[in-house]
Amino acid sequence: MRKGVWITRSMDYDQSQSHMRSTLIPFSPAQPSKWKDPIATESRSLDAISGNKVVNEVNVQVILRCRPLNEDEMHAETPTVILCDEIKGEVSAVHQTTNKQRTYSFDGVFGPTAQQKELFQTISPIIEEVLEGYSCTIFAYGQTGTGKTYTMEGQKMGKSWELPSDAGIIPRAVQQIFHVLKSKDAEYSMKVTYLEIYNEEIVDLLCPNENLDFAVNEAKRSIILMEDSGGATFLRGLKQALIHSADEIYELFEKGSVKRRTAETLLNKQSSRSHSIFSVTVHVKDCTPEGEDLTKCGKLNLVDLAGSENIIRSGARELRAREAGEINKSLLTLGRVINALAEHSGHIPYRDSKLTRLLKDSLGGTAKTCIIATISPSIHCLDETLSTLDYASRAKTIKNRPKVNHRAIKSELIKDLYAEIGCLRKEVNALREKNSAYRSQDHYQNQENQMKEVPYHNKAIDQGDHSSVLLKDKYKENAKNKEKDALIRDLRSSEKALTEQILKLQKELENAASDVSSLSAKAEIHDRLLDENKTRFQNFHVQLSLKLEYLHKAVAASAEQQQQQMKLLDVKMQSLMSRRNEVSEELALQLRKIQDLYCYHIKYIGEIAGEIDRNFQSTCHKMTSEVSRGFSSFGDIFKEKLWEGISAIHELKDIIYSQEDKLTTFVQEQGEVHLRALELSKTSTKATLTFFENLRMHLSNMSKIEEYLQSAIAEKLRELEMKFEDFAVKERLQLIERVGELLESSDNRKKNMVQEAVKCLSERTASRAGKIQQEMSQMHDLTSDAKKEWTAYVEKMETTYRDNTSTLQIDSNMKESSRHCIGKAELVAEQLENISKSASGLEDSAGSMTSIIENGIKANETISSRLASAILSGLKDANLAPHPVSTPENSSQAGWDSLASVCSIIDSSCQDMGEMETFHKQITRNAKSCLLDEYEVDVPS
Ligand SMILES: Nc1ncnc2c1ncn2[C@@H]1O[C@H](COP(=O)(O)OP(=O)(O)OP(=O)(O)O)[C@@H](O)[C@H]1O
Repeated sequence: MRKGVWITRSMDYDQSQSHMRSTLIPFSPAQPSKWKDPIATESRSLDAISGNKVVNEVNVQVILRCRPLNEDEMHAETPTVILCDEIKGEVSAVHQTTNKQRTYSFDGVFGPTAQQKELFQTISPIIEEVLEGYSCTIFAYGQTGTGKTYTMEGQKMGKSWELPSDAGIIPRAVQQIFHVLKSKDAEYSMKVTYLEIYNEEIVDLLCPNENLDFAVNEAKRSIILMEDSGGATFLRGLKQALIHSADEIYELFEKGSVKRRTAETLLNKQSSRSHSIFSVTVHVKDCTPEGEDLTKCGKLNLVDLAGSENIIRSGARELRAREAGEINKSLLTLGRVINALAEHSGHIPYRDSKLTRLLKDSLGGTAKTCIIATISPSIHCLDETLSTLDYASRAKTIKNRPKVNHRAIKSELIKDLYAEIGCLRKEVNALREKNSAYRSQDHYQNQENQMKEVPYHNKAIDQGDHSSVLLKDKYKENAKNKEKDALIRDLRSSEKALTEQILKLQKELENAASDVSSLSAKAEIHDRLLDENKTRFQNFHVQLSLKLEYLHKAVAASAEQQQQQMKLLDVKMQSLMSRRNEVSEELALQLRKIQDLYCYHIKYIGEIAGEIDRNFQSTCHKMTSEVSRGFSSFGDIFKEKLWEGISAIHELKDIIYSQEDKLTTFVQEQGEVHLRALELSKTSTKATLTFFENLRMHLSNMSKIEEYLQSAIAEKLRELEMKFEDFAVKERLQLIERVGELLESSDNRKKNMVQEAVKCLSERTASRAGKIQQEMSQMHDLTSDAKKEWTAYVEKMETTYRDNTSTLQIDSNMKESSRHCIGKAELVAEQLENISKSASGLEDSAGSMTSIIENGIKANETISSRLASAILSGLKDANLAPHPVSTPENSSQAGWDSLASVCSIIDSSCQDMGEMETFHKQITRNAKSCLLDEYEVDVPS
């Protein structure tokens, strides 16, 4: 640190102290350096002595600012698409056509109404960090006209250097720095630099603009960017102004800005295409807790970047090819550096542009960085706004490792400075004695002293005792002469050695000069070749850019087309799905109708089945009652007649017995009585015949009734069968296929059961009827036998009687015949009893027939209940068991699922397309820079 650079609050500001230095200016103070620059030396020694305090990683701070609509936009009633939520720190961009909203969050959000002061309050902690010894950088990034310069510089200051209300970050930061230094009563030194990067040329904005032909000479005076082996960046030729007050900075900044604008006019530049970096370096004196002096070295870089819109596109049209290639190289490289840092990629392309080389430490380095992204709320800027928001979001993820720079112990610093002063003195002496022999400083001083002593001795000779003095003088003279001789000898020998040394050095110098000249000739050739190569490469690069742009356009157009087609497909899918839903609903309605109809028919079938059942039961009851009535009436008549016959037979027996008794008495009365007896027997015979006739008639009636019953039952059963068959056929036709099958099987089962029951019933009825017939025919046979026998007996009795009457000796015969007749009558009575038993057997048959019919009814009831349960299950099937796939709801769900899958396919395609586009952009960028990577040769460091 140079003496006199330090100023204190009590020191008066001396304008003469504000001088410029134009040596090597280190731009990344944290980097170790081999250059013999005092600042660089300071950096190196401080790192070694005190050690830099490394703190944890911190993210780059990103603040978003949205400007208000300008007058033209307001006049044109331009729609706005940006919503700022300052409290949440969120910004939303609304896409007008799709109405989709994309939201981004940042460390700070400032809407159109936000004031410069409010923004600065968020930034001010960073400014304080500068005074703590950190390197801090504030970037303004955004599309042209979104307020970068407004945010960084703000309203111009007046002559009094008072801060206006619209003052930007730069003047406010300067004011704050001085305010803090003043409040701490600190000892400090401050330097500022102000440069511009345009077309990858660095221009010093603090360099006095004395040359009128500025445009012509500017290129010659451009600053050279260098790097040492440790990666530290230096700027050769950049002026560094020592500053003592805020006003000085305002003045310098104003001059620099004027120069920038003048250069814009002279060189036809556009401010939106150049980057400006205003740097303030402050060394603040401090002391350690142990009481040792320290120096903190903080640096604040305030960067106003070029407009972020795609300058290559406009540049290629408007500017010369070289400019088109170079114009935005720094900005593009900055984007690539941010991307590489955000993606933690191995290689960070800092070296690809001057801007990124200068700000290397601010992105992923040891500085504290804040990016202010500026956007416009206008719908017309939406694309650029989204690109800025994406860029800013990516930048948020960059991590820096800030560390305090240049904390130094004063004694060490002074030691360094003394060493440096010693070197400089030697250099000065060497320069002074460029054309003579080199004398060391001590030797020079001795000689000077001796030269001073000579006049003093001359005086003493004049004034002293002549003789003694003479002797003394002679002695002294001799001694001196001896000394002088020795000295001269020494001098001569050293002169000789020096001359030899000088000759040697001259020779070496000559050799070095010839080496230098040959080297510079080579360097010139090399530079020329480099320039040629650079021009060729730039031409090629421009052509490549144009072709890539054309390719990019084609890809973008194709992607656009694809997206439109996707959208169309999406719309079509939606309409298809809505139509499908309608159809599904219709189908569901129809299915419900069919279900209702089916239920109705099933119910109807149930009702018919119930009716049949009831009909069958009533028929069976009727039949049973009819059969039992028929049987009982038949039994009654039969019994009646039988009893009549039996009583008649008994009567006959009694009569015969009485005849027999009376016969003896009648024997005497042969004439009159036998006629009466004959007459009586004729009557009884007639009655018996009539009885038998009646009995036969009743039997035939019974047989008819039985036949009728049988045919009626058969008829009813046939009817039932036919009805059932008809019903089953109808039912089969009406039921849907699946239920039809079920019912058909049920139907078959039922039919088989009914047929079996009917068959069994018929068989039993037939067998019973056969038995009845058999009994009847037996009875018939018996009665006819009895009739025959009776007739024969009567005839025989008649003849016997005639014989008896004709002869008087017929008594014994008659008695015998009477006994025989009684025996026969008993036999007949016996047979009639048998018949009666058969009749009761017939009743039993009727009972068993009734039980068969009841069994039939029961079987029918079982069948009916099964039919009812089948109907119920059919109804259940119809209502409760929908087909898992065929229901409209399921189909609809399946349809939605398939729609969702199609939509997801569309989305993924869109995403793929987006990715493809990004990938293509990446390729474009890579292609544009790859050759630069390969071939660009830096200015030698
Ligand atoms: N937040 C704001 N409030 C009021 N006016 C603003 C704001 N931001 C920008 N403006 C106005 O918008 C105009 C353009 O701003 P400015 O020149 O700062 O934009 P820029 O991004 O620096 O453009 P370029 O990239 O061309 O340098 C100026 O007139 C400025 O006053």
